Amino acid sequence: MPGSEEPERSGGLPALAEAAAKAHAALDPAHWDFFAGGAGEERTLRANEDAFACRRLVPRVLREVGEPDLAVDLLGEPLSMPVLIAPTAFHRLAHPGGEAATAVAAAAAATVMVVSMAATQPVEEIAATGAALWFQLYPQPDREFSDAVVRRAEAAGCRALVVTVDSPVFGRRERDRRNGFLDLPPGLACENMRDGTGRVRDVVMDPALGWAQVDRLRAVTGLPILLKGVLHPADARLAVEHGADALIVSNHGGRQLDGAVSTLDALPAVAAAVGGRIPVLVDGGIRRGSDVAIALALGASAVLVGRPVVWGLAAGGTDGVRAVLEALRADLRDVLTLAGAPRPGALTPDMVA
Ligand SMILES: Cc1cc2nc3c(=O)[nH]c(=O)nc-3n(C[C@H](O)[C@H](O)[C@H](O)COP(=O)(O)O)c2cc1C
Ligand SMILES: O=C(O)C(=O)c1ccccc1
Repeated sequence: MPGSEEPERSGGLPALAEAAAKAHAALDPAHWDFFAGGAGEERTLRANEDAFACRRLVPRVLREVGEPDLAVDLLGEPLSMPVLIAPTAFHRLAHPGGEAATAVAAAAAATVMVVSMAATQPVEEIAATGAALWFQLYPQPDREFSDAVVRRAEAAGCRALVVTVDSPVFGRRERDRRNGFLDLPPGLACENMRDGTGRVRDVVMDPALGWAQVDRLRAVTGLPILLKGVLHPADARLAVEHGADALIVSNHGGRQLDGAVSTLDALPAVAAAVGGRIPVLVDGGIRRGSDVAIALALGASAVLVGRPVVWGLAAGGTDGVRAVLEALRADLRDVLTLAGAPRPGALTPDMVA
């Protein structure tokens, strides 16, 4: 029974709920399930959104906010707002425009798109849109091939490397198992996994991955390195010690370890462990401006959104992604105004109950 009746929990802001409903109607039910689903019984997937719904902002008053300025600088990147596009696989499965269509929307919104290693277009084509791109890497057990992918992304103009560290194996996606969804349909491929012979390699998860590989990557690339998928404060400390340039508190949108802590619940301890030495980002379940504001108040420098962007893409290509990003921006602007925060940096932990 692929594809649930309702686009479950993809709501939040009306524009996001609308995109999700359109995506649900447009997508093959098995593909909807691939994008929407999580691991196991999806406890962590649900926990991400629930954690935001359980927090309340404590606004400040009479702060002469005027029009808040949403812009932030992150790793040398000027962003028009503290909301980035999380790396998600297989954009051509959502829309024929694929990753390039998403990138055009990112450029229009003046934010960063993190390109998934499992993208269905060559990174050079995505970069040709002019968008500010970061590249997401699953370090491959074939280190030479893995390094070649990094160099290719760097040569294409990607400005940071996002190393995903929460995936020693692929999560158990029960919807995909039920639906028999295993691979991309003919005609679609992970275009950045082609080797010298033109053969497309599989994206392999590496259970032997360790800190030594993070150290190695430092020598492979001069790009800033972000570690994506940190939840434990001890790992946050190690990440700083190993020279990470930023962290992304993430549980992969509930697609890896079901039962893992929600990202919002993990954020304060990670932020405390990092102690301001490097930026901390967070993703998972962010669906409206107040979610963004709560994450920033509890220590994040910026957030990333995954599924809402995929719904926008499936619903309307570039315009659909733009609508999602602009709805988040407008909502965040209202929330900052009402909370008495002239800038993202003015949100502090005492403003969350
Ligand atoms: C369909 C889908 C594909 C994803 N593919 C990747 C990926 O290739 N690499 C990666 O690091 N994370 C991947 N993620 C995780 C996202 O980067 C992000 O952590 C997560 O989606 C954030 O949660 P949200 O969807 O609730 O916003 C994927 C998530 C989804 C939903
Ligand atoms: O990372 C993911 O969540 C994901 O769905 C994926 C799919 C194919 C290849 C790599 C990752």
